[in-house]
Amino acid sequence: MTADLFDLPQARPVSRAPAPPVSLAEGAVLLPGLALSDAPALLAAIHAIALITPFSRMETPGGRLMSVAMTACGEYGWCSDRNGYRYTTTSPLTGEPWLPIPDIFVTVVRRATAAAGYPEPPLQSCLINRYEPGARLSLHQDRDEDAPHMPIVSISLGVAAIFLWGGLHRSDPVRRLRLTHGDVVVWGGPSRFVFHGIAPLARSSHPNTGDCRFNLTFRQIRA
Ligand SMILES: O=C(O)CCC(=O)C(=O)O
Ligand SMILES: [Fe+2]
Repeated sequence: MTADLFDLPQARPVSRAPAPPVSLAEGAVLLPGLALSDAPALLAAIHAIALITPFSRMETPGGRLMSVAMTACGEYGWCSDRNGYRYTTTSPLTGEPWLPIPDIFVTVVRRATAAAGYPEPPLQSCLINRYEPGARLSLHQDRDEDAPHMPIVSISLGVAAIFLWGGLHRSDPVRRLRLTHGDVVVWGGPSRFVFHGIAPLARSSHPNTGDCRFNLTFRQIRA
């Protein structure tokens, strides 16, 4: 059973010693705990968005139901159905434009982009992923965007997950990195099209999210 965010105790900041950045490859860095102090506000904003633009499990072009539930905010939201993957300016569920990206998201994305050494934050689209136990994202490249010069910023919240970090070819060796509450990964430049994914989420519990993991990914869609 997945607890609703409503049922959980008010999220409180969790203290953890800041850890130094971990370089993953040229242009890619893990920033441990960079979003930790803002995690309660990020989760509250996710909850507020989901009340208006609910999470849904979308169909792949091949007709399978994705295990990850998604919603979005920003100018563009990512969608998948029988016709393929694409970005839309309205939610297919509500027919309404996606909600604007909340200020607290913008603050954290700016901090992350600067810490990773990129001049500009990607802020046209925020995909919001919700993983329940067993949910996964198989190895893929993010290539539905028309702004290859802009990095991707990814924020992890709640239950820890194993991030699969490969190379530019699907057959390249894959590293397994543990992403915990408040961790941020930025990848761009020569790493923009690195294959990555999330291993099936282990059954576990986090004080602020129950048995779920949330992930925010920020992207520029049009050059
Ligand atoms: O959940 C994550 O950490 C990765 C998400 C991702 O790769 C994607 O949404 O394209
Ligand atoms: Fe991705």
